Amino acid sequence: MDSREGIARADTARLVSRTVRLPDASLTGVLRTLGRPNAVWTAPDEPGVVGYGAAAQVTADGAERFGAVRERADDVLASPDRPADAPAVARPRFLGGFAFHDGHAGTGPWDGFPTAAFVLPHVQVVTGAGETWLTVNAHGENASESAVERTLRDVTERFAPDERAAASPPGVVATERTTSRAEWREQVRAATGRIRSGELEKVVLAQALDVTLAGAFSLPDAMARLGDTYPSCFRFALRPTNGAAFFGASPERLVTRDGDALRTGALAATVGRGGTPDEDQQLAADLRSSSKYRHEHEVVAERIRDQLADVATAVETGERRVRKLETVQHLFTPITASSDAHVLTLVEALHPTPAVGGLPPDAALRVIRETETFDRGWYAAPVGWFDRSGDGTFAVALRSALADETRVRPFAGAGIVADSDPDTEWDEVQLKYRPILDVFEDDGDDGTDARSGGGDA
Ligand SMILES: C=C(O[C@@H]1C=C(C(=O)O)C=C[C@H]1O)C(=O)O
Repeated sequence: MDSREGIARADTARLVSRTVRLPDASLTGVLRTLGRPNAVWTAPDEPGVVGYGAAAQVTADGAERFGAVRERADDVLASPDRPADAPAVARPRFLGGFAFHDGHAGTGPWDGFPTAAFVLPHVQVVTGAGETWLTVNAHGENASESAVERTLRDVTERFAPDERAAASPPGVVATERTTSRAEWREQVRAATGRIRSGELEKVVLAQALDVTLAGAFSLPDAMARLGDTYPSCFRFALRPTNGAAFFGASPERLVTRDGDALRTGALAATVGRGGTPDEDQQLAADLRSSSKYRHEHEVVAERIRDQLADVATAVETGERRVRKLETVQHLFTPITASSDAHVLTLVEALHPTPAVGGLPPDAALRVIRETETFDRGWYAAPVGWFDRSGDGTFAVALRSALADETRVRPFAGAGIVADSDPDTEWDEVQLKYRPILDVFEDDGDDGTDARSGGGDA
């Protein structure tokens, strides 16, 4: 794929955007009606956005990928031909994501996922708060108003929202680990040794599973189930090249910029959920009071404040609290600030936070590269959207997986500090696979040990 295609002609290319209101539909209703999308995004406090095809696509490589995406996207968005009274919620948006590492190869399971890839959808549907809007975008020398209006009419005509509930999960026939329990113990022991020797303070190590489904992967069903169980999470699905989908329900906001208001936060330190309310409270109390968890969390909050120093002002730290999700609870500290920087500049300043990398960052990235035996690809990296004014939201792509036909590869990791215990961290990782595995497993036993954390691969 040529990353500059359609963009090199920016001087003469124009962006034409037209919007109409559609009958109201849920995000799943839109997906069922219009078919397999290239991009889906929704957040607890934002409308859902679904994108089909590409009016423009930008890709970029290496450490400069954040600035390169911004520059190329700015060229596309520079002077849209768009009616002044079109609703703001339906404005053209680029959706996409980045690879975790600068030197991402985009091979093996990550074939079709460049180091950075964003799409300005040809057909963009936005839904939320009882309103559904269709925007059709076209970009290029030949972008024509009449072609855009024709597509607008075509999509409107075939838009009959299908609001059926999700089908029952396809079931799982086999699960294979990238990292056995014995290898994990070895990896965590080596990491804690390096931490104790002073080489670094914290590193987040991860693993992946190779899951074979009994039936075909359905993106609408997966998004519907994640929406039911994780309404407070950032739910996304990205298919940059029409092949595999990278999707998930992440609890972690990397950053939102809305006008000059910036929102981020530290989400780190994890325990499971209790089987009874008392047990659950006890686990939350341990999370709050343990010095190990507090240290693991505070290094993240402190580093995020440092990372913001050059790009934001009025940085304020809210009260630390426990964030409860279906299978885990985390320590969370909200952080707000003011900034007029483009959201991609903020993403560049913040990625990776020590919630997914470690401290110091360079040493942590080195340890990750030397230790992990699978390719992180886009896992734990920024995914989200931005618009012409540089507003946008990015999540950290956690509780996520690659899916293609009947194969799914979920990823999960855990923060390792000096006194981390390999078996406790193993159990934590198994709990973090649950959001994805629960989408596919039958209610009965699937034969994996992911919930209990017991057993070896
Ligand atoms: C690395 C993951 O989660 C991150 C690590 C956490 C931890 O170490 O406690 C908690 C939340 C996330 O910041 C993951 O979900 O894969």
